[in-house]
Amino acid sequence: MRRKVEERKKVEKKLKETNVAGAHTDYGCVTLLFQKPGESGLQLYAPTLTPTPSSKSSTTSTTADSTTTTTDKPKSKWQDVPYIPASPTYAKQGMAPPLVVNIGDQLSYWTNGLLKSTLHRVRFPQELIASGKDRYSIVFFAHPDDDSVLEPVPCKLVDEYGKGDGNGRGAAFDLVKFGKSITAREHLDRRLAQTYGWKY
Ligand SMILES: O=C(O)CCC(=O)C(=O)O
Ligand SMILES: [Fe+2]
Repeated sequence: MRRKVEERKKVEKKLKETNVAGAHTDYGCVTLLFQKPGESGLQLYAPTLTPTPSSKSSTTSTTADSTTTTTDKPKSKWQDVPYIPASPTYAKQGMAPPLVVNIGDQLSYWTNGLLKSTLHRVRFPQELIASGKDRYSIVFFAHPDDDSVLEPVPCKLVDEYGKGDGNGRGAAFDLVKFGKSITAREHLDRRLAQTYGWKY
């Protein structure tokens, strides 16, 4: 009996330590994330800010936590997004801490991939597991109206980026391919179909 209880506890602990939200990008334009003090947990899959030693060869290694590729490019790995408190001046006035702003797929599409939607996930923070507390966050997903037409954002940088190599999935590419721009609703349906394997 005792062994059973211990095993159950082990399973529960493992469950809690796994992702609360698996790796994904958000579908909309921007996401605003409101966090509570000490309740971090958001992680980004992004190039590290520290320089990577240069190497001619390219090797890939996968662990439970990250897939890293050693090339001349900066390495991407899962990184914690720290909770940043309000500055003392603002905190004194009872103001909220800074928001985390994530770029979503629609903004990425709209800018021909110049702005990147961030691959992220949520882990249950160790400190909260230890203290038996819950984690709360408020997430605001900003989407354009369904009938907004996702024409490439009229901007020189976006225009030039759309002509570059390997960016063939943005608004400029589709405009050339289909002869018209898609709406925000069509873009959302496309992303939902990719996620859930829907067929039209
Ligand atoms: O709770 C968080 O920190 C983020 C949640 C999230 O990524 C989402 O709901 O899309
Ligand atoms: Fe998200």
